[in-house]
Amino acid sequence: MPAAPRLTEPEIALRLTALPDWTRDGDSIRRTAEAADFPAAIRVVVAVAEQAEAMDHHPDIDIRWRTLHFTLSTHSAGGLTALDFDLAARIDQAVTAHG
Ligand SMILES: C[C@H](O)[C@H](O)[C@H]1CNC2=NC(N)=NC(=O)C2=N1
Repeated sequence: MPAAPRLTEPEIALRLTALPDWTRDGDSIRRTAEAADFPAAIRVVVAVAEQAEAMDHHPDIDIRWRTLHFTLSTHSAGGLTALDFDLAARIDQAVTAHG
């Protein structure tokens, strides 16, 4: 699969407006999600893992009891690509469905 191109600053700003739970952090975007309890947090992580494998695009995930921190960046591109925003939307869906 060819590498996804890095997005321009206007493209990043536009895509962020559609993802209100996500914030820019340099070459990455991140969000925090609080699940109902620890098992629910793990269910979110499992759902995200399935999506990430299907996309062959993987988040950094920090698990603290029922609080999850997701950080997305396209390492091969050295910055943000459409893949990060597509995965962010899928993470939002997983949080809504399982959190
Ligand atoms: C070979 C495989 O496609 C690459 O290693 C993929 C896997 N998952 C990835 N995930 C992320 N976030 N960035 C990458 O550059 C990346 N590369």
